[in-house]
Amino acid sequence: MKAPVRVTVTGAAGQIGYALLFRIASGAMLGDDQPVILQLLDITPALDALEGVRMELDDCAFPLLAGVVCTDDPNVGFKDCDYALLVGARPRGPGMERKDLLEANAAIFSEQGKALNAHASRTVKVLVVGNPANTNALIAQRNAPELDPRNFTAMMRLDHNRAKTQLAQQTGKAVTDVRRMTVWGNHSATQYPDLFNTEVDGTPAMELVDQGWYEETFIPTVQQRGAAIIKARGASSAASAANAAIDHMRAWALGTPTDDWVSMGVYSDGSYGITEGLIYSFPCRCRDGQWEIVQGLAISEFSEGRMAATEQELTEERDAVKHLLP
Ligand SMILES: NC(=O)c1ccc[n+]([C@@H]2O[C@H](COP(=O)([O-])OP(=O)(O)OC[C@H]3O[C@@H](n4cnc5c(N)ncnc54)[C@H](O)[C@@H]3O)[C@@H](O)[C@H]2O)c1
Ligand SMILES: O=C(O)C[C@H](O)C(=O)O
Repeated sequence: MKAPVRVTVTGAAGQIGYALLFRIASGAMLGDDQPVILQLLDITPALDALEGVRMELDDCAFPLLAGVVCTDDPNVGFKDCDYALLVGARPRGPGMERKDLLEANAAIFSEQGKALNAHASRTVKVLVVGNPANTNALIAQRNAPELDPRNFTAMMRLDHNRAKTQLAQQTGKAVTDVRRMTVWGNHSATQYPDLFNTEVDGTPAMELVDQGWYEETFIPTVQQRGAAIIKARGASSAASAANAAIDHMRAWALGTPTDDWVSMGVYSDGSYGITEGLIYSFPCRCRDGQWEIVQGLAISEFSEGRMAATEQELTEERDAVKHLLP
């Protein structure tokens, strides 16, 4: 049996937390042979609810669950953690854009960046889910100067999975037939789901769909899916977000298939001309616990404009929080 790893989840008493913790404890994230210690962080008024979640975790008798810590202190929550899922943050309501949450949520990520810097494992893998995820990941990363910037990622996997299903349904194929999907940029309405390098059952996706459907239906549906769920459910996506967090961490820790890639918000090294240092979503392959940006993809003029627009939005978000970026 492997030694247990420490997995910190913030906002653990919230909606996503409730859909996430049981799957992590069951082995869905890190594999059936990897015991985990859950370190659950929430704010003080949520500690009673969090205790209820701990009781339910106990009641599952998960063979892989080697311990549960509940706390409202980030210095305890991030102690020696190997994986950190930063979920705790306010969700948006109807009529809001995710960047409208910056003011309410940004301070959380500067405090947690500092706590990660001080207490986490030096190889910690951080996934930011709380919105606006990319810029919150940037804030956490910049407040953790002793950690490698590559340790900080933002969740684009929900957008990636949404795009795969929309394309599979349109082409009458299975989601498993869809390969090489890319969603570029920001987890926001400017994100750019790019089908020019995608294949369905080995055929280029753009040979199977027409440009009108691509531009007028596919792209806006994927970009606006979060808002559509808020409108329908009266609350933001939770189970699908938790599922995407599991998928993101599993791919990062255990690898991606050799003939495929995933979309991850990662520290830009200037690939594809994107400003260095932004947390921007790129197509990534993972191996041995490391991600690499897939290089050399053809970028059409159409794609270039869309990629630049979402980059511009991330630059503006970065500038709006510059007081939190040491
Ligand atoms: N990136 C994505 O694809 C994606 C998808 C869905 C939701 N989200 C975002 O995830 C976040 C959480 O969503 P939810 O539905 O679980 O919300 P929720 O309100 O149900 O839960 C949030 C939890 O975070 C806790 N919290 C608040 N401040 C905290 C802090 N400083 N430290 C620790 N915990 C704190 C709250 O007490 C609450 O328990 C929101 O910002 C939402 O917009 C992102
Ligand atoms: O849309 C939201 O605010 C929640 C989440 O980011 C989503 O994409 O479902």
